[in-house]
Amino acid sequence: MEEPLKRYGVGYALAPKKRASFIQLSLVNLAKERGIDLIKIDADKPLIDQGPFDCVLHKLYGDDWKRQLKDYASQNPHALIIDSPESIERLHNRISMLQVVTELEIDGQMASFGIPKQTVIYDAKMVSALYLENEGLKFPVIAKPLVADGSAKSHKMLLVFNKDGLRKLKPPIVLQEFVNHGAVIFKVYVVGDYVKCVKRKSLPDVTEDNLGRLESYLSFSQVSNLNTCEKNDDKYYKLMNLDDAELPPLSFLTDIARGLRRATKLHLFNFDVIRDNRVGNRYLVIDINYFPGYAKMPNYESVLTDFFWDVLNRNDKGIESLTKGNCKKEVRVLVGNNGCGEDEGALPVSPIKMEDNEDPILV
Ligand SMILES: O=P(O)(O)O[C@@H]1[C@@H](OP(=O)(O)O)[C@H](OP(=O)(O)O)[C@H](O)[C@H](OP(=O)(O)O)[C@H]1OP(=O)(O)O
Ligand SMILES: Nc1ncnc2c1ncn2[C@@H]1O[C@H](COP(=O)(O)OP(=O)(O)O)[C@@H](O)[C@H]1O
Ligand SMILES: [Mg+2]
Ligand SMILES: [Mg+2]
Repeated sequence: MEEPLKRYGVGYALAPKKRASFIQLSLVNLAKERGIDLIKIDADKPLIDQGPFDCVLHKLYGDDWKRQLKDYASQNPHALIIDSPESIERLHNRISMLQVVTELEIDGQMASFGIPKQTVIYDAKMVSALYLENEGLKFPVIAKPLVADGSAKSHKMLLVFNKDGLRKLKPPIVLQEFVNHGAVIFKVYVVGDYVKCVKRKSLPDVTEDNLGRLESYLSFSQVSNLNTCEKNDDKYYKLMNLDDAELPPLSFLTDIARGLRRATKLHLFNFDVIRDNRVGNRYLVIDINYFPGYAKMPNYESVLTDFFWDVLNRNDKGIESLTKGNCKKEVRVLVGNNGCGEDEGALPVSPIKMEDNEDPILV
């Protein structure tokens, strides 16, 4: 008699919008064929009363959810939690998010990488052109909310051209140098060991010439996120002049992705990269997002199904590279001298709460 195929249950706890984009029938069916059942977790009911799951996938926020995950993990020590809330939290602060990039040590690269110059301002009194100068920043700068918690306001940004534009800023904010990059951004999707880079439209370059003529600031939000239909259309690339932009070398991006995976202990994320126009072959990481819009990635169904299969089967064989219920065995982190060692993966992240109706960065 044929051995019955072992089945696995993967619970997913996602906001309705995320559920609609990620949990497509094509993914559910493909996973099912491989013995993996994707099961909705009802966020209105206690997690502990649901399942049991071999794996919990999640992108929800808040202390209550964190507590529920912790309780679930301690009562289900064999369940994989992808990913640990502490690791995800590092990405909720735009300083700790990019700090990890500066700590990566990657040997023998054909290109260099880093992050744009940036500073964080907590106090409105500190916002001045002089302060920027002292921090080594020149106009134009981008003001980003310090908090990157997935809310609409955490994506609301200002491109500030001169000191008049600074008056508009409301801390806590990150001020980051705007780097000309030919209006193309590279989005590098990471799913475990899998790495895929796609091109997207970004902000246009700012020249010295037009700097004097521009308004004092420009507000924008999620420039690279046009609607999906437009993106899937071949014409999109032509329309946006993306055709000509050369992708960064994949092996280079893969090394960065692997370094970030180890340092953050995350399995599901993407990072935004721009090519610095001022320097040949220099790339800057400007953003890292937890559990991004994978459905926009070509063949996302098979990439994600392979990933589930891999982690579930690795788990079965007892190789614990993921955060599991009670037992933690982590991969050694390759970092510089700035902390983030084997056990204390998370950098200090001070959660800053904003009221819902507040504008994040405009006075
Ligand atoms: O909604 P989507 O599919 O555009 O995905 C968003 C991502 O777009 P991308 O895959 O990078 O094109 C988006 O990335 P960007 O902000 O465009 O860099 C974020 O990851 C966003 O999540 P959050 O609001 O930061 O929690 C993602 O939003 P959620 O789907 O997680 O809410
Ligand atoms: N330092 C920078 N220089 C040039 N453009 C930038 C820089 N930082 C961000 N951008 C542009 O602003 C967009 C949004 O910034 P990002 O940090 O990715 O925020 P979000 O989390 O909302 O995606 C980027 O996709 C890119 O087009
Ligand atoms: Mg981004
Ligand atoms: Mg982001």
